[in-house]
Amino acid sequence: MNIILLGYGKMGKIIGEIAESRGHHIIGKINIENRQDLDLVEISTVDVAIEFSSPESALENISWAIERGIPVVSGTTGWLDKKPMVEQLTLQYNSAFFYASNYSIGVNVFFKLNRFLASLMKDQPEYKVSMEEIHHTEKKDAPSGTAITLAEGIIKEVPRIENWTLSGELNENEQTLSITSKRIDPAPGTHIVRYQSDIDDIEITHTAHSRKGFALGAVLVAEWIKNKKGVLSMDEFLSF
Ligand SMILES: NC(=O)C1=CN([C@@H]2O[C@H](COP(=O)(O)OP(=O)(O)OC[C@H]3O[C@@H](n4cnc5c(N)ncnc54)[C@H](OP(=O)(O)O)[C@@H]3O)[C@@H](O)[C@H]2O)C=CC1
Ligand SMILES: O=C(O)C1=N[C@H](C(=O)O)C[C@H](O)C1
Repeated sequence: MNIILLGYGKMGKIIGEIAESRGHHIIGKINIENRQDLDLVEISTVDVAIEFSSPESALENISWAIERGIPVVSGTTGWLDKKPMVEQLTLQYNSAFFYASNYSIGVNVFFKLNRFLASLMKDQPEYKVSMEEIHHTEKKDAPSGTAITLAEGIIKEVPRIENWTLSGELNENEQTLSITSKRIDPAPGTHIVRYQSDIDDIEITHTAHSRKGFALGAVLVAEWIKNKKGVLSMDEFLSF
């Protein structure tokens, strides 16, 4: 399979290595300084674009691929207010777009565990719910996309929690789940969900030991999406 990498930073490099080790060809490694190379790409030779760039450039990169009918696997976080535009574009161009805030299989198990725990805690109002995420200091967005997905899962299950906020912001109250973001090198990504009461605490934690799990997940999705159309997610990809 021929893959173009839109964003060739920490994630793009590991994705490229894993893709090549699985027999794929990387036909483009696009960063800010060589973005003009996109004009030279022979579109018909590209099977999939994998996009891990920046919150500011995600929309432009993803749109470039979708408008050319190239299926896109996107992992960039911090731009999701614009995702409805991309979904509309995908349908308009009869293309394929896959988004996940986290491609690690372990985190996707953790997402399910989080929903299940939240469903058990929905009638236990004595527990205050909060979250902590820890990432490396180069991370541009806070809270992490993964933390937002976890928070959305809790909000769906627990009626007394109506929204989330970054710790320290003004609107903290009983209905608000507070997320603390810490930036400590070299943390690839740790997420802790806490339920705390006067009597006891319950915590679940996912700790990534490296970026390998995120990258492998993105390559597996790229292999899966090759001949698909539409707006797709982990719900369609995973069998659990
Ligand atoms: N969903 C998931 O599983 C995961 C998501 N992520 C997310 O992926 C994104 C990238 O992470 P990471 O690789 O660590 O970040 P890096 O900063 O290491 O890499 C980002 C790369 O994108 C490039 N870039 C920036 N703007 C453009 C542009 N306009 N066109 C093309 N390339 C551009 C940068 O280029 P240059 O070097 O020239 O500045 C840089 O090489 C982040 O949003 C992060 O949160 C990360 C891990 C897992
Ligand atoms: O920027 C990162 O590094 C990561 N970003 C994603 C996020 O925001 O959740 C996924 C992972 O936690 C690493």
